Amino acid sequence: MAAAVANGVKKEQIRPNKCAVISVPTNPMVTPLLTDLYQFTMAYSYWKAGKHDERAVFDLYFRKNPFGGEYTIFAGLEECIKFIAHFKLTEDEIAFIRSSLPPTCEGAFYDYLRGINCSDVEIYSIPEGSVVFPKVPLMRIEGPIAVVQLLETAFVNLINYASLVTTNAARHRFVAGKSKLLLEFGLRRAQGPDGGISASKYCYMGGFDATSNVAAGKLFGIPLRGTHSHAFVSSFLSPDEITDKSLKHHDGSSVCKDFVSLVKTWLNKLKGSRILGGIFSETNQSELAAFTSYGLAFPGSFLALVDTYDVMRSGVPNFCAVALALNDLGYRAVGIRLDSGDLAYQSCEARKFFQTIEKEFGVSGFGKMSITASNDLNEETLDALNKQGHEVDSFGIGTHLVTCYAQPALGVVFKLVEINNQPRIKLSEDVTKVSIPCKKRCFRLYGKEGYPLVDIMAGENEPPPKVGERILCRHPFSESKRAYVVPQRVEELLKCFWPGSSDKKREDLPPLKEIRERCIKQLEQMRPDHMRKLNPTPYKVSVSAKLYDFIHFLWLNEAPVGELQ
Ligand SMILES: Nc1ncnc2c1ncn2[C@@H]1O[C@H](COP(=O)(O)OP(=O)(O)OP(=O)(O)O)[C@@H](O)[C@H]1O
Ligand SMILES: O=P(O)(O)OC[C@H]1O[C@H](OP(=O)(O)OP(=O)(O)O)[C@H](O)[C@@H]1O
Ligand SMILES: O=C(O)c1cccnc1
Ligand SMILES: [Mg+2]
Repeated sequence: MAAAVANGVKKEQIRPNKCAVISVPTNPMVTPLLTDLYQFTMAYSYWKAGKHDERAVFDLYFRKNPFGGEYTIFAGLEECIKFIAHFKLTEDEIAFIRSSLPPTCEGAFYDYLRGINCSDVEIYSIPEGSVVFPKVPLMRIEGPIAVVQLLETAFVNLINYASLVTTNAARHRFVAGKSKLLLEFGLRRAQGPDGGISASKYCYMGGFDATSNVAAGKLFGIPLRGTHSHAFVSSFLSPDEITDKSLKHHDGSSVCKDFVSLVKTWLNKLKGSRILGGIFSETNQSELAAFTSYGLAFPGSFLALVDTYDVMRSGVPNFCAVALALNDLGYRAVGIRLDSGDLAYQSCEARKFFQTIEKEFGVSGFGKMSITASNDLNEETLDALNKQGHEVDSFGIGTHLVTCYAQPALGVVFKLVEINNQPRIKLSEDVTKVSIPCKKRCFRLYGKEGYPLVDIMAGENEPPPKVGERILCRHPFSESKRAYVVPQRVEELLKCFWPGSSDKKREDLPPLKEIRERCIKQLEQMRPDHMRKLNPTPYKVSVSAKLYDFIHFLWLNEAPVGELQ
């Protein structure tokens, strides 16, 4: 490898330091081979043409916000940085590439592949967890064209689902409201193990509170939560099965020798109550046994799934009997989970039952018992529940959340915008697909009320927008759409996350919890009309006057003139 010198320091000396704090990608399948074949055929062709070291700038962006909304959350950056920090083809991988390309490809190309890494690549990116908009580069990747081209597919893959599912989570949080506990239950329904692990990470980033996914809890430190299943309930036949019936008082002062009888006593008291006795008579004994067992196993965090047989005639009274018995021993039960039927109605009925117990038996706080709902929930059902009125405190959401059922992909792209300092453009019949040329800087301009007003892209050598100074913001493609803005605050969006051989300081990769906080804060800062579900107002994305003129000059220059006959 050439001992290139940057600012008097050998690159080989810089790289290990930079890498030292950056761990390997979460998924070991993220290797230089996680790409499309054409990246290697192009790399060969660049190399053969002697072009491979030409300095290229690519923008990674998306064209349209997902889920019919007007915002997206950017996620996946950390995994991209981990990928490039360790980007190095192994001998085994090189041998496989050799066997996959035609035998006419020259052997020296494989020596070239052996030498490449990302020490000469520069990455500027919007911080992970930011609210972002179409057309604005999320990442700007600069480096030798052959190397950057080899990064394309993995980068797009790492950003696409991450940003999509983070946005999906944020949208679910928006409908559910700040005060609700949101649990991600998607692992079993996710698209494979990587889908499941990624979903847990990014749903947490997007504002969920916890996951049921144990591996994700370990990998990322996400809080773990869970209840139990119908199988657990129906696996019991009767309370006679329970052999160890003893339970120590919470303060350790005494032992209740027969917790099963204590539960039965409470169930009879409930049956005897004037109001509650009218709601149920005989409850299911298999369910009672299951709840009693679970209470014995987890007296300090008892939560029961109450819809296996009949919510109000069996599940809720059985739960309450166990919860009240636990209460006698100084424990506070957590609550119930509903997993079928009309979740709004049942949650209200259960709440009334809890409140009646609080009043009739003087058990303070019993009315506030937590109610979790699950079963095919999505933005629409959450919205319907809100409209009807419900008493749910916590939602467990799986399938619709993690599979991004409402929209399966974000459509992230990776486009060349400059080579050897020459701006490049990609034309299309569809104007939304025309790329915005040039190595650019991007800014978010904030207005008087503290809301972001517009994002503006400008050429890298243009003077940046200044607070208090009027600037013309132009729609990149529509001549008549333009606005003057006097920003009260200017935020530069693209920050250096991988300086390559430049002497720029590398931004730290923050812990997941901090990214989540950034995401929540950014969403709170948005003007509410951009966020609403029905007909949200599009956020303005613009270019400077100079960049506008240049785009259209280049467009005319590159587009062939037709001949009419
Ligand atoms: N009050 C409500 N308003 C609107 N949608 C609701 C309400 N309560 C539940 N839902 C939704 O209605 C659907 C009910 O689905 P489905 O008919 O498959 O469930 P179920 O028959 O109640 O339960 P399961 O088949 O799982 O035992 C779910 O998507 C659920 O989230
Ligand atoms: O509905 P989701 O949003 O995907 O949430 C996860 C679901 O997974 C569990 O049961 P599972 O669906 O495996 O069985 P069930 O439908 O028969 O309860 C749980 O009870 C939820 O219903
Ligand atoms: O803990 C739960 O209740 C749970 C976990 C995964 C899927 N459904 C439910
Ligand atoms: Mg289900």
